Amino acid sequence: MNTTLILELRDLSKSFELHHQHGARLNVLRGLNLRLHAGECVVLSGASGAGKSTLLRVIYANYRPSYGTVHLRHDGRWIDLAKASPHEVLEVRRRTLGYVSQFLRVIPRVPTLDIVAEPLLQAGADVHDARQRAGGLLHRLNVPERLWQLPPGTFSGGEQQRVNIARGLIVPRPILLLDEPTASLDIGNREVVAQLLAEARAAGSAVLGIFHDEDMRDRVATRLFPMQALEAA
Ligand SMILES: Nc1ncnc2c1ncn2[C@@H]1O[C@H](COP(=O)(O)OP(=O)(O)OP(=O)(O)O)[C@@H](O)[C@H]1O
Repeated sequence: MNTTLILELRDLSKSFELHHQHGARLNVLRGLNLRLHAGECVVLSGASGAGKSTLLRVIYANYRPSYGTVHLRHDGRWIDLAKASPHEVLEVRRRTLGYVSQFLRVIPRVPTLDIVAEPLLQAGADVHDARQRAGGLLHRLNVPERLWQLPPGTFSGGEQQRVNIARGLIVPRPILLLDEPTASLDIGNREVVAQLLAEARAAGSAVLGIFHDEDMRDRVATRLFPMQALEAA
């Protein structure tokens, strides 16, 4: 395995202030350390409420950590996302850090093919190449071609999830965060996703994800990272 360090979390803590409970604080992450290398797939494990999704959101800079650092390698230099400006965060997301959640954020009236192609266009590809790659991914994920020109608002949960995965994987990024991207998929499509992740890893990406399905977890994980819920402060 490639041993290039690509993401390093040090002494990371996150608590939420509960405004409806007189400002009480809920500690979700405390003193967490994690190193992620190119080519590995680390799966977060632990009971519901252990803070797995919160951790991914802190790394993706949706939440600012209460303490600690989120260093990642971007364009050959190290950046601490905990301190990065909004502009730097957007740059990092565009080329270095991908995030696939369970749900597709549907953009009204935009056809599926363009929704999937959009991140590649933003990364500088031309329209023809971006649409071709989008079609290739949709095809592999068994989204029928008759749906490609329709907006995905009326698609089934599993179809929307496959569109979301195609959109999330179309730009080859060094770090991929996955929050249960396969929750509504059947076995055949889970296997396609497992293969796509293996290809991304072989090309040097590092994957950090949540997979509740044990078979999927065993299929994709190179290592588990166990997490435990903390008591409320
Ligand atoms: N924005 C927020 N404000 C307040 N509390 C939050 C917020 N986000 C998450 N929490 C709390 O943090 C704790 C951890 O939630 P999180 O979703 O990270 O857990 P999880 O391990 O991903 O759970 P699951 O496996 O059920 O998805 C929960 O108690 C949740 O209520």
